[in-house]
Parts: sequence; structure tokens; C-alpha cells
Amino acid sequence: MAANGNGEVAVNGNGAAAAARKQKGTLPSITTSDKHHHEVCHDMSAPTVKAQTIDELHSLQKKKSAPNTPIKGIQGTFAALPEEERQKQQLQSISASLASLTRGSGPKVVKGDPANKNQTNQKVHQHHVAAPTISASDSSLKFTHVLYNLSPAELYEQAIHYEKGSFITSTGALATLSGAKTGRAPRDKRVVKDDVTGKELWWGKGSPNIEMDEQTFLVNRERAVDYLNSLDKVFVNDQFLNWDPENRIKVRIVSARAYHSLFMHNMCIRPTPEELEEFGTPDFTIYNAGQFPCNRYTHYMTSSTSIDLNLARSEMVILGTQYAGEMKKGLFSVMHYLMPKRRILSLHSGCNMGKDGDVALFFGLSGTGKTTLSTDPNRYLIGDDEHCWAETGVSNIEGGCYAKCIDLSREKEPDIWNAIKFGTVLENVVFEEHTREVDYADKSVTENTRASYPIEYIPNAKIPCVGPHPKNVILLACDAFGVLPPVSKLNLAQTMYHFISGYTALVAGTEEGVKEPRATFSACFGAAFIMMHPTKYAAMLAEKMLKHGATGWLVNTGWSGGSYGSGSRIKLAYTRKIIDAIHSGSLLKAEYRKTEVFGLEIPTEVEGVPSEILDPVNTWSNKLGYNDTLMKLAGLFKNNFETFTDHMIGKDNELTEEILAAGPNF
Ligand SMILES: Nc1ncnc2c1ncn2[C@@H]1O[C@H](COP(=O)(O)OP(=O)(O)OP(=O)(O)O)[C@@H](O)[C@H]1O
Ligand SMILES: O=C([O-])CC(=O)C(=O)O
Ligand SMILES: [Ca+2]
Ligand SMILES: [Mn+2]
Repeated sequence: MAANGNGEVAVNGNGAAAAARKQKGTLPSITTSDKHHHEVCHDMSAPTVKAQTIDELHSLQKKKSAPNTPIKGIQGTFAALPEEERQKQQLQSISASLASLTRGSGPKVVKGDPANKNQTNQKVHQHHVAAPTISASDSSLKFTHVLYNLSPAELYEQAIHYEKGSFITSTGALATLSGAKTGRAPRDKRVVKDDVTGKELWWGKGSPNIEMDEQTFLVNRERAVDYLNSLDKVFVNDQFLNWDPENRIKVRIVSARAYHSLFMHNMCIRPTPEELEEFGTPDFTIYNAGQFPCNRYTHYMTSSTSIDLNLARSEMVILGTQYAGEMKKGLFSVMHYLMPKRRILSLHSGCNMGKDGDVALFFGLSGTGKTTLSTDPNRYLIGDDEHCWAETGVSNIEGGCYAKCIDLSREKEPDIWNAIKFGTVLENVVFEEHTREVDYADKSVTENTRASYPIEYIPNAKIPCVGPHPKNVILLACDAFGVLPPVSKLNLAQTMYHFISGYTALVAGTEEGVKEPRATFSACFGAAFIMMHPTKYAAMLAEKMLKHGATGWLVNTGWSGGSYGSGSRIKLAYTRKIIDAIHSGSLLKAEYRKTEVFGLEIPTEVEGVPSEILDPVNTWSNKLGYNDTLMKLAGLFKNNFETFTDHMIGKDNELTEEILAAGPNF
């Protein structure tokens, strides 16, 4: 062990000490000669390393795996190139992405961390933190260091070294802070309106698309690119969206934070080394300069935050918010444009599959249970939030999950609990300073604490994340008014009515004095992300459900026994039993009766659920209060639906009429 090939013995520590002295030029170095060798009694029990210096020792620690992996299958033109040429093209592509449009050419880019460069080239050994040199106006003279598709371990080191608020938790997750913004900012989203998008997209009342012009987009793009180029280093992720190989989209994310890079590493589909070699030019690029604000004097800007989408350029710019969910949901908006053009329906839904291949979709607004209920130890997880429904079946858009963590418990959500380990990004949680144990009940930073992890962290994830056509379409509503039944079976018209309505009523958070639930209607259970008129998506859903014989369900994951304040949230265990009965098909065979006002079919019995809670009226002690609340909610539904009454859903006027009649009747 200790002896090298020449029969010499490296004396641990001496080499390094000698080298250090030599460098100082004071004492002559001590050499251990061979003849003393046999006379000196060495302690051979501890093996010694084959290194003469600490540097050498450090270099032993790391090995570089072969830069190019053998390409299997079809050899693309890109793959046929020698490694050096491929690297050059890749850097050119990144430089082109970062090019200022006014100056034309892109920055000089080089791969790797500038801090490491100092270490190897200049032999600087102290534990220094390289002070970032901001030299915005000289950016054409300097190199932009690109940290390209780093691994989670490398990103951890970057985050912990350079980003305040980054810590390793007791289970190995990376705790991070998203800054001033802890949720999305839909009012700061802008979409470029041009001749094409002006006609194709949904604009005006109720639409999430707030217009901006091309020129203003370019102003913000330049602002973001200049900011990114002024930095010592940027992170670049080249990844995929959509597990359907025929409809896969290549995305590039340029960002300034390791947190953002690790988040997208988890959320998008991770390319294999082979796929990365053939990546080429991305289909869509995000410039995340979230640390830098937009300029409020810029036309269309109403705050210092702006999330700008330009479909013609296939680009998105983020300024003034570091909340990582903007990237995830920004790309989801893009998919809501690209996929329907290919006659593929994009869905804000979770999705899982039973052992027999029965697929269920879980629609619902934020916090209604998509992630919680699609993550089911008895079923295969296809995805928790974003899917496509194509002619061939369903596919997940993403490569990871984004779970709410407020009040997370090991008992109620074991799979999510166990997924919070090394590689997982934990946003805005509070942890014990010393043990780094996370207190999931603590809302000090925000109520919207989140965990982002690769989908394979869920033990029964279905990889690749695709499945056959859905059998059940479950619409989740967290009804804090407490008047919607825990479960109802819907006919197709009702499914469409509730899909277009997109109702939920969460409680307005932790603010003092807020006791009233507030109803939210968000078309297609994701109005913030759709790009075209909701009826376009609804028509596609109706057509697909009809064609594949899927059954619609409305599940209330909210209140029972009264509204928020007097009643309580339906036990997750009961909701799970209801979902089980839907999956198994037993609920389809149950006995039903119709409710008044909403005309919902409710079962008289569900295995494992107390029958008296199935009709909410039974759970209210104040019957008058129940009636008033029911009528109030029905009125809110009616009001909301008015915007859709003059829109035809699909080609068939008959269905439109049916849908209009499928709402509350009073
Ligand atoms: N009966 C219930 N059914 C479902 N979820 C419940 C229930 N009771 C409490 N919860 C809690 O509600 C939350 C549901 O959040 P979840 O992460 O599933 O939302 P989501 O629909 O995936 O939202 P988003 O789109 O924002 O990710 C979880 O914290 C879960 O523990
Ligand atoms: O996008 C986010 O920040 C979280 C999420 O899934 C949603 O709001 O639907
Ligand atoms: Ca979710
Ligand atoms: Mn979501």
C-alpha cells in the first residue's frame, strides 16, 4: 500500500512540508534515502497516500470520466463531430444565447467556475471567496464563465458558498430562500402581442395575458442579458420538457443562482450524456435575471417585477423576482401554446396509474391536492402538476415534483416526506439552527413553503412518465365554504362546466381578521397559465373524454361541517378513501342521488368514509346557514360563468347548451 512502484515509501506529510519549505526557499529539503529505509521502523499499520503534495493529494481525489460517451443508435451530424469541435459549438451556442441584440456578438464564454481557475492556474490555496467583479460596461473584454448542467453536488457547493440563506438540512436537502417574492406574480406577467399572437391568444377580461410590445420586450431582454453578462459566472441548464418523445421540447435556462439551476435540474427532464451531446440549439430560452429589477419607467411596467414571454422569439425574460416557480410555470404557459397547435391538450393536473394501467387525472388550483393525491403509494406516479393528453395517451411535461410543505407530516404524506433528501430544493422553510431539522409547521417566511425533487425520488414513479388514456378525470376543489359534497359523479356537460369554472375557495392565509373564505375561479383550473381562450381547451377535453370514455368527478378537499371558522377540513384519510373508490371502479357502481341547486350526483356510501358526511347538509348544525352559504356560492358560480355564455365550446352547439345548463339551477 505505502510503497509505490519504485519501492520508495512516501512518508505521509513530509513531502508536502518539504515542498512548502522549498517554496519559501529557507531550509533544504529532507530526503529519505533508501539505505535508511530498512533500519527505520515505520508504522505500517496506516496506509499512506501516493502523493507528494497536498495539491497532488487533492488531484487524486477527483477523476474525470470520459468526456464523450459512446453514442448508441442513430448518429446525428452533431454526434459525429470530434469532442473538441462539439465543445466549441456548444460554447458558441451559449454565447449566441447571451448575445446583446444591439451589440450583435455574444460574450466570450468559457466553461467552469472562475474560482477553480484561480486555484489551478495561479496556485492560490487559501480558502478565499472570490469577490464578484462587476464590470458591466467592460463585459465585452471579459470572459463569462458558464457553469453548464452542473450536478446537484456541484450546485450545492455553489449555493452554500455564494448564496446567503443556503443550508443543508438534517435530511440532506438544500434549504434556500427565494428572496422578497415567495410566490408567483401573475399581475407582472407580460406577453408580446404581435400580428400572430394578437389573433391566436386570449386577451382582455379574465385573460392572464397582459400585453406588451416587441420593442419593450427587447428592452427588458437587453436589461437581463447585460445583467447576466456583467456577472463572473452564469448557470446554464439544457434540458427537456415532455416525456412524449415525439413532442419533446428543448429548453435552455440561463440564470445567476445555483438555486435556480438546481430547481430546474429537478423540475425539467434531465438529458442523458448522449442526449446532451446532440442537444444543439434550444427550442426555447429563459433569461432569469431575477435579482435585477425591471425599470419602472419602461413602457407597460407597473412594478419592479416583470416576467415577459415572447412566443415569436421563443424567449422568456425574468426580472425582479427570484421565485423559481416563475420558470416552471412560465414554461408551462409556453406548452399551453405549443401543444394545442399540435392538437395535444396541455393540463394543469396531476396524474397516476393503477397496477392494471388505469390512469387518473387530478385537476385543481394551487393547494387543492394534485400533488398530495397523485402521490399514492398504491399507484404509479406519472406526474404531479403538468401533463399532455395526446392521441397516444398522457405524458408528463416535467421531470420533477413541486410539493407544498406547510404542515407536512411523515404519517400523512410518507412519500413526499422521504423525497426530501439530498438533491431536493427546500424553499423558504424554517429549520432548527443547530440540528437543521425542518419545522414544517413554521410559516415565518411564508405559508407557501415548497420542496422540489426529481420524480424518481418517489419510489413508485412511472418512468418514462407516460401512460394510456385516462379513465377518470378528478376535479379537485378546496371548498372553504363547506357546501360542496366530498365527492360527486359528473356527466360530461357538468365536467366541462366545472372545468371551465375552475373553482376553489382557499382561506386568505394567515392574516389576522380574515375569516371569510374567498372564492377563486380560474378557467381550466389554471387560468394563469393558459394562452388561448378556455373554451378551446375545454372542447379538446370534452372530445377526448368522450372518445376514451373517461368519467368526471368533483372532489371537495376543503371544508365539512361548516365554513372555514366553524367546520374543519375534510380528513385527508377520507379523501384518500374516496379517491381509492374512484380508482377501483367501485364508486361508479354506487347508488346515487341528486343534490338541489348544483344538481350533483352524490353516492350514499363510500367504503371507509362515514356516510353522514357525504351530503354536506348533514354535517352543518346550522341548517339555515348551510342554505344561505349554498345559495351564495351558487350565485358566485353563475356570475363567474357569464363571461363564457357567448362562447361556443367546440363545433357542436348542442354541447354548449348542455354545458350552460350544467351549472347551479335556482
Ligand atoms: N382532504 C385533503 N385532501 C387533499 N389535501 C389535503 C387535505 N387536507 C389537507 N390537505 C393538504 O392540502 C395541501 C394540498 O396541496 P398540494 O401540494 O397537493 O397542492 P397542489 O394541488 O399540488 O397545488 P400546486 O399546483 O400549487 O402545486 C397539502 O398540504 C395537503 O397536506
Ligand atoms: O407555480 C407555482 O408556484 C406552484 C404551483 O404549482 C401552482 O401555483 O400551481
Ligand atoms: Ca403541486
Ligand atoms: Mn401547480
